[in-house]
Amino acid sequence: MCGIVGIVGKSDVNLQLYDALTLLQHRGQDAAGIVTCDRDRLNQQKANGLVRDVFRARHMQRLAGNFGIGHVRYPTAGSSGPALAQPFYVNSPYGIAMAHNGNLTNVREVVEEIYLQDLRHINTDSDSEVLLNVFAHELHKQHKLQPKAEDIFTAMKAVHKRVRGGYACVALIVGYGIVAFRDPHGIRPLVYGKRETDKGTEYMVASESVALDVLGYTLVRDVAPGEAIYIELDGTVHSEICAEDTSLNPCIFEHVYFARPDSIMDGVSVHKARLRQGEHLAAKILRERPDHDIDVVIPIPDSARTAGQTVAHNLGVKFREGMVKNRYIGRTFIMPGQKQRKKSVRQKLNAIELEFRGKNVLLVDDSIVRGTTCKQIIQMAREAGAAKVYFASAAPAVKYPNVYGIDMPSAQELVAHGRTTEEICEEIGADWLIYQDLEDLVECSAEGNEKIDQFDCSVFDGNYITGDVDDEYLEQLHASRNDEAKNEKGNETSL
Ligand SMILES: O=P(O)(O)OC[C@H]1O[C@H](OP(=O)(O)OP(=O)(O)O)[C@H](O)[C@@H]1O
Ligand SMILES: NC(=O)CC[C@H](N)C(=O)O
Ligand SMILES: [Mg+2]
Repeated sequence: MCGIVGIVGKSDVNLQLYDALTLLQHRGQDAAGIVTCDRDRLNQQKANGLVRDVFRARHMQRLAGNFGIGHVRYPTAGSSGPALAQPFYVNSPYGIAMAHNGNLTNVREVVEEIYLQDLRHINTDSDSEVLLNVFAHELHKQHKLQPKAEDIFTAMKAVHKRVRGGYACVALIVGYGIVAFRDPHGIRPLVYGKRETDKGTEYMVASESVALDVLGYTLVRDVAPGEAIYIELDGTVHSEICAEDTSLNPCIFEHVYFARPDSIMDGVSVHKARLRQGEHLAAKILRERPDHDIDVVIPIPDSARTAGQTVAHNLGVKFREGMVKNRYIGRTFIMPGQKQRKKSVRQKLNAIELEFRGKNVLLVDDSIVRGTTCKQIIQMAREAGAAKVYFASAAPAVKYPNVYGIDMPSAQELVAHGRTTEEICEEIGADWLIYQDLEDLVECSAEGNEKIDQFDCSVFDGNYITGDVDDEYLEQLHASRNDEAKNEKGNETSL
């Protein structure tokens, strides 16, 4: 679930890109990168690490230019080494850099095709490098010294025919501008906005609207499924739907966990969706246990804070922030290895005994994926003296791998895979476990929003909207990306 940003500005955009990436940091903690264009020269800085560690003052000075793109990476393909940090770059045609959020599902075939038909070399095992090369090849085929919007859109149409999966991207074309595009199913999010300055209008494209908000841009709209938006350096904006059979199927896990609550995606306020998740969860709790003995609701920070509040309110019990989060530890779930994840849950969260001792506590989390967090938290709650520890998940049981840009490649690593709710409850050591129903979760995000055709709920129901994901694909994914396989890959690079 990487974060991407692109800006066509009226003066240097380096600082804006940096700020935007810090606002998107929650989408990827492994690597960060910025590419800017100053006349006909690209400037680049990318490396492993958080935004604040990757960019030093000397890099920022070097990143001159009125337009540029940036990326924060959470690896879902290939290793987590520095060679796979984004944006990626190809020199022909024109010089193109690209930042990608998502995952291609037919990357194997495309890599072969790129080599055999397009005579292009892919140097890493990143699907994003593949996507960039397909785009570059199709643009090259237009054979224009100066590409026009129609040439870019023709190339885009060919790209959508060749690749499958989830992808939201920004591409910078040296000397011309920025192209933003979204996959035909609209799985991954992408918005664009503008702001007025003394020198004229500036444009920003970003994974989440929070980046627009904070930097003073007004949200214009979401990029539509299959749409490409080309923003020229003079601020002219062109757009066209470049794919056939488009439909809007945004990933519902964005609303559960990934996105910041202050973002609006495809017209859905993430904050509102999470408040509703808490309401529906409370209703289910009251249906299943009308005479519950819950004394206090404690959310697991950060992501469950919003839903936790409405659970408590609708149950009519106290809401207490009884788990304190170390603000210097990042997100656990998006860390690459299980050892690292386990260690950081304990470093990240600590219980306030006062809120637990002798009480029946209901811990609320947004989701249970591998079970790393809840197992340790339940243990901590018991050590803090809780009488009973109940656990509620604002999302249904995560049972299936994700193939569109979330690193859940292996069903076997999911605590709910092949287990009943009772068995999961036993496995995580809770006294009672309750999950949100999928229809309720969908309702929380869909309410009042008619433009969404359907949500991508594949991690909950195993339905893969692109239609190309079968058992063989999932087996290959498991073999190449389970925790052990990733450990072996480590940080290797292809350079
Ligand atoms: O079952 P698991 O595999 O542990 O995954 C689920 C947990 O991971 C996430 O938290 P994370 O620490 O990543 O981020 P947060 O601070 O935004 O909640 C999520 O909010 C759950 O707490
Ligand atoms: N999470 C993502 O969006 C990852 C993008 C790309 N598949 C990578 O691994 O770099
Ligand atoms: Mg969490």
